[in-house]
Amino acid sequence: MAQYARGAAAVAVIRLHNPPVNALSLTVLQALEDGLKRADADPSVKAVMICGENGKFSAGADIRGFSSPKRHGVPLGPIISLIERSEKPVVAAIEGIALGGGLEVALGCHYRIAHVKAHMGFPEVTIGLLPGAEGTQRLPRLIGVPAALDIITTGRHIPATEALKLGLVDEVVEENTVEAAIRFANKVIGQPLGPRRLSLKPVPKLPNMEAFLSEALVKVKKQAHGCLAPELCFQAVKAATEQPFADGVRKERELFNILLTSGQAQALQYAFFAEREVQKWTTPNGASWKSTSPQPIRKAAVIGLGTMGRGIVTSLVKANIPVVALEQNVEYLNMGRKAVMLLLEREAMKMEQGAQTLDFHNPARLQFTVDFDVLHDVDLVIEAVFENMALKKEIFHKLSRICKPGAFLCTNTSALNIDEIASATSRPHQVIGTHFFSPAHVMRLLEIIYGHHTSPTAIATAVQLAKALKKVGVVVGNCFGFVGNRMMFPYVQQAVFLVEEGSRPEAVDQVLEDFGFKIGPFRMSDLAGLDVGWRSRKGQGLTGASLPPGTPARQRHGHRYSPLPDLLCENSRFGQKTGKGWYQYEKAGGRTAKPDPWLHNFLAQYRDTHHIKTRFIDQEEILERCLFSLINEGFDILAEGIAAGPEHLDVIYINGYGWPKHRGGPMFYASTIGLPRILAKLQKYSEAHPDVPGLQPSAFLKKLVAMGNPPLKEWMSYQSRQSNKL
Ligand SMILES: CC(C)(COP(=O)(O)OP(=O)(O)OC[C@H]1O[C@@H](n2cnc3c(N)ncnc32)[C@H](O)[C@@H]1OP(=O)(O)O)[C@@H](O)C(=O)NCCC(=O)NCCSC(=O)C[C@@H](O)CCCCCCCCCCCCC(=O)O
Repeated sequence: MAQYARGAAAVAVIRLHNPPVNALSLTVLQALEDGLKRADADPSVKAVMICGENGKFSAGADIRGFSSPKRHGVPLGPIISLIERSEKPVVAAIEGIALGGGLEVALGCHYRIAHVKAHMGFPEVTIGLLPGAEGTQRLPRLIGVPAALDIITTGRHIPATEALKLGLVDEVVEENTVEAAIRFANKVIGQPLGPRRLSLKPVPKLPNMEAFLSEALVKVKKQAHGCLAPELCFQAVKAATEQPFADGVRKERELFNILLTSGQAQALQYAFFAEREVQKWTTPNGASWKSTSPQPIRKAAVIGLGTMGRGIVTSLVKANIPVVALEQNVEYLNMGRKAVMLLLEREAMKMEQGAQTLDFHNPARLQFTVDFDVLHDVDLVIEAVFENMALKKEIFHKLSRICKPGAFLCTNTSALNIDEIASATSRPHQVIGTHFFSPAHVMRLLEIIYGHHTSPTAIATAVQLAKALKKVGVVVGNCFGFVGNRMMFPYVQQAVFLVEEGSRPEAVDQVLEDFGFKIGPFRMSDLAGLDVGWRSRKGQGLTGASLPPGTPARQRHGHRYSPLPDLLCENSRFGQKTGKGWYQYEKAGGRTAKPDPWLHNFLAQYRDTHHIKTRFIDQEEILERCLFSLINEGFDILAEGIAAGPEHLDVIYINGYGWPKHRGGPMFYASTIGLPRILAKLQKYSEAHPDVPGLQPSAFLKKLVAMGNPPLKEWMSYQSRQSNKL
């Protein structure tokens, strides 16, 4: 709702009220309209002030309403016109946030006063929409086309200070914004309102508007990666430059409806809520966010200053958590220190542009050491050394002796068994996996892995840490590869098998990049380094010296195996770092992947040696074998209770593995394709490749199909508790 009251003197106050973020539901909109009409009809009211309850203006339209059948004909645009047409000055008092429809309401007002800590923006593009209540037509009239295009096509939130510079708000205050806005409203009573009505203003001209717009379109398309909304946002703003306000509004509505009914908007809105849903973690034994409080982290330590450790230290410093960074010897420590300082300097520069500072030269905030004893008073340690079980166990044994009793011990591992690491300590309940993604100061995902003995408090603390680091923490159970990498194995395996059978790395990558992945599996392997997987396979006895003599080249444990990645490593082709991998690069460390005739020749010889008849593989087969095997593994993970729901898998894939967000994550994608179709295709491919377990349909997938292909929200109600291994 919206509460109507009388402020000081002649000002009517309309307060938007819909906790927690004052989303504009139908009820709120109706109350807003009623408040405006009441103020208009009352001759003693000379001005109106609109604000939001609880220090927040509004987060915009109620996103849940977009999937409601009542969504059409919701009169937000007309209500904003009503505000603008008012003969009494209307002032917006912006505290906290004014986003989407919330900002559109503020743009309908004649004046905008913002608190210095407020943020504004049009995030509609991030949920597959565009500002659909005349925002694409008013904003360029107020702040010009370049700034409006930037804000509308990126969805970025801008701070009040930037909004003031752009002319988006009239005043920024540090005091009580509502009181300031009422004082302001009293001052402007009687002043002409014509120049304050944005719909009447012309869009500021640019000397080279046409050239500017065509360049902007190229940029927008490049950054969209197949997502529709940015380009349609662009089209709506372009309409403002070409047509009168009313026609521009009509165009905006037409484009809004295209987006609203596109599957992409549904996928992106699903992703928005999925990200919030996973914060409400639960475990199969009944522990949950509701009943568990996190412990405060006043000081942390990071062990190992390789690529991951450096990023983790940077993240902690940025989150204002004092850190001790530890290396095994002075030489490695100095190398690590130099690299961390470089990262922090770059981050400080970026933050300065947003008028923020980063304090990292103070030893109380960041200390480097080779002495484990320095860790005696930290609240949490993140070990980020090499993926080697013996080494990790040795470190955890040491930490268990040195760290204070309440300290949490986290391991940054992408696959290793948390329980085995915990067994090296006297406090397994305080041991937890924190799988960061590289670069750790940039990537949003943190996979949080609880072991058999991990306490709910340790989980809650790790989730809280993720939040402090501005990451999305997803709580999952302990199994080889956890969720993300476990689903990745069959995907990458299929990619390699397809190349064995006749495809090429560049063909496979192209299909997956066209689907929307930022980077295909072969480019990704080259970037990560082929030696990483090689070392892991050697450790598992799949290749190298520990492989029993007489093992068939293309078979392991009775299943199909491709030695191709091992052979590339034996030829010193480790990917970008050596200038050669699945592609060739301009030099060692180069980044431009080019198809490599050497590799094509090598593949032809390999197929000859192993009597593989090269066949043409079409795009459909490439896409389906890679994606459906990944999704299939996802169903096994759900059946085993390793993740609490499909949303968890989707959030992991969107934030850690470059899955295109506008397709909603792999499990959401599966629900849009239809489970019967996925099952049928997996059956077809597994018949053709009976020695590939990843293609054999998951029992849980089969069960869901047998239950009539229920909607994703209901899947977990069909998971039988017996299959839960935790
Ligand atoms: C606002 C945030 C920055 C806050 O972040 P924070 O980290 O503090 O908190 P959370 O993200 O955890 O959010 C808390 C809580 O609030 C829920 N929530 C947040 N925003 C919305 C929202 N806009 N609608 C519904 N619910 C919202 C969130 O889910 C959390 O709850 P939960 O239970 O899940 O824990 C951050 O939340 C954020 O960025 N929000 C999204 C902001 C956004 O994208 N805004 C744009 C919305 S689209 C829009 O405004 C379109 C307009 O251009 C106009 C379109 C014209 C058509 C008008 C149609 C009106 C439709 C009304 C239909 C109503 C039907 C009915 O009433 O029956």
